[in-house]
Amino acid sequence: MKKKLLIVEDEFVVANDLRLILQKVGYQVCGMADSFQSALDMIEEHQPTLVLLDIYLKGPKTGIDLARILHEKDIAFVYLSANNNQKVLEEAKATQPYGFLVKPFREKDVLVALEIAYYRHAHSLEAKLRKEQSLQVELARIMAAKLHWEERLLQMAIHLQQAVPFDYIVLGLKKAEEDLPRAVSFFRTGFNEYQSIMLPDLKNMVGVSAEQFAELCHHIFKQGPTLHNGSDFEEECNRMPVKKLLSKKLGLNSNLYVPLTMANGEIFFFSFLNRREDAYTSEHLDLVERLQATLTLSIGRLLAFEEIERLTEQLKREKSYLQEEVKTSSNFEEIIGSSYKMLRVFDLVTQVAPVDTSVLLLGESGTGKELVARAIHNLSSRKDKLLVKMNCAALPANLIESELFGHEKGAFTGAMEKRIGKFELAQGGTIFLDEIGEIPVDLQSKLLRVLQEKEIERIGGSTTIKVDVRIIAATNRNLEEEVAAGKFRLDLYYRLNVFPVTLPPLRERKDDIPLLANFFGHKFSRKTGKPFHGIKAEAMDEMLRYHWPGNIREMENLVEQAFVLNDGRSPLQWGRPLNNDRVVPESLVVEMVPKTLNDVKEGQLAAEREYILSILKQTNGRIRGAGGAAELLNLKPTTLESRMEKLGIKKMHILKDKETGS
Ligand SMILES: Nc1ncnc2c1ncn2[C@@H]1O[C@H](COP(=O)(O)OP(=O)(O)OP(=O)(O)O)[C@@H](O)[C@H]1O
Repeated sequence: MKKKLLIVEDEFVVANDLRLILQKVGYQVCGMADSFQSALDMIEEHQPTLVLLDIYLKGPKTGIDLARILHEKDIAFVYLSANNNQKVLEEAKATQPYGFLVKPFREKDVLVALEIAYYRHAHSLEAKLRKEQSLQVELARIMAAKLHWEERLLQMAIHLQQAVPFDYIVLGLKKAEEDLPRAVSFFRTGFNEYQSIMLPDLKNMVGVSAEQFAELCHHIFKQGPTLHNGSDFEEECNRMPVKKLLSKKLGLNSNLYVPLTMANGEIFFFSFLNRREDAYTSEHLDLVERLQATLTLSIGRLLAFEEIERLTEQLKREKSYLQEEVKTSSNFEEIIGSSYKMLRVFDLVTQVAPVDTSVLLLGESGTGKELVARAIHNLSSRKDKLLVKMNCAALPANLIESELFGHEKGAFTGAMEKRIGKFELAQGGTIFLDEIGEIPVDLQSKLLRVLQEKEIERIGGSTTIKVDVRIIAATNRNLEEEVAAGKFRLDLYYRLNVFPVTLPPLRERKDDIPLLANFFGHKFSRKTGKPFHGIKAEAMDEMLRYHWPGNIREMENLVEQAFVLNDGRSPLQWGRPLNNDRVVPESLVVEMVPKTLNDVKEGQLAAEREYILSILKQTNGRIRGAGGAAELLNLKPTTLESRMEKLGIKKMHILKDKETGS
């Protein structure tokens, strides 16, 4: 195929002379232009492979102006000039021509210069291509390597430096549902030396709030690729004050931003910034865009692996959680009760279950709050996702926080591995915050924020995670009293108390006692295979007279003990009398009908303390196990312990009181 040439020369005689020389040896001359504009038009129309270019042309623009465009378009060009002005020659040289012919020239010189120009052009193209290919291979290798996200981005930046020079680079991934990108930035401090600046540090450095920073990101991510040099860059900064602050701080004067859209719609972006005012050209932009195919493929694969790892981790956690939960799982049919008070509870539960409202379950210990929480979850559209339980009384404050929100590796001493919290585990499902009244005050504000913003931050993490979780909270305390005593935040109380459901104590629904007792008898029989022959009439009467301070949990325990001791041929009877004298005084049984703040009973706490101390003395301070104080009081040991802490009861008290015989 003939090589296509364009001659750009304002003197017709010279141009025509050249045309004849070239055509004679077989070149195809696609045109002769005498001005910048006509040359541009012909280039557009004929796409020549080489241009012979005079410096001075008709019109205001010169051949040097045209050379800059040819350079960007990757078209080889050779200057033709009679000019020997040093300044002009310097300027021409800066455009990186493929040759120089000084007028008047001989035919032989023209042909040799063209041969050399073609050879150099082909060679430089090949070199460029090879460089680009090796960059692509390197980037793919980095993406496939087992590296931390930050290290991976640093390696990418180091390799990109050769192709797109920068003093500062921000690169990372932006997911649609997250405000802030998963990005890292690197500041060049020496040859192959970079200081990484994470997003939180960046916020500190430029002194802008997280919201302002998110706003800047939001603005930038709406843009397509952009290239700003010098005054253009300044103007851009004037439009974005945060960018201006950052650029001033680091002395930056030009910017190339390229977003690459992944197959799933996420955006992988590069923002190269340079101290030089004219660092970036459209060639850089094209190069980064050409990397798209390689990058989208390898980043897509990397993200898929990460997602698989995350899901595997989640599955592992769910599996062990579910294994634990199997023992306690239940559905609506297992809630026994036909008393009007329980029917009222069922009505409320059926009403609230399908809507996503937060529910606050109130009621004495052992009245079935957890069972009802499960029923609400099972009757809701979230039933196929997890119901995750968190007992807020069972752990110290610092552990509750990490249990709820999770932590990053190294977030605190002992945080050896990253761990997701219960809120994340319950994603799409329900979280049951049992004994919410025990949650420490400083954590209450964090919890409130999560309920309001519907997003969490892992301890030691820098990004927020959106959570879609329904909240069911429960307490056997009077939260209004806690609010009055300054132990529970009023705003959190209002947030949780959207739909309160109060579970009646067993003594207020005596009609349900025979039903429940027989239900438990059959349940243990099914579990063990041992026959159940009902309950002795006297035993049943005793149950009906009994005050049931520990409610249904107490009844379940009682029936279980009797069932174990039973010979399997006769009805059940109790091993010990159900003694109302030993019943917890009214003061310990927290009144669950919501009270006004004025109703707080002064002497209640003192009486409760007195009573717990007397039981502890009986058990020699032993809380757990058979015959321990928790069993006698029909409380969970953890609940009793936290109650003791609240009431200021320590082991020493118990022993001292015993020694003095008081
Ligand atoms: N209506 C009911 N029908 C059948 N079993 C019940 C009923 N209510 C409670 N139970 C059983 O009683 C025991 C205690 O119930 P649950 O743990 O739900 O009470 P709770 O109010 O959450 O107690 P706490 O406040 O101490 O956590 C559980 O084993 C539960 O299965």
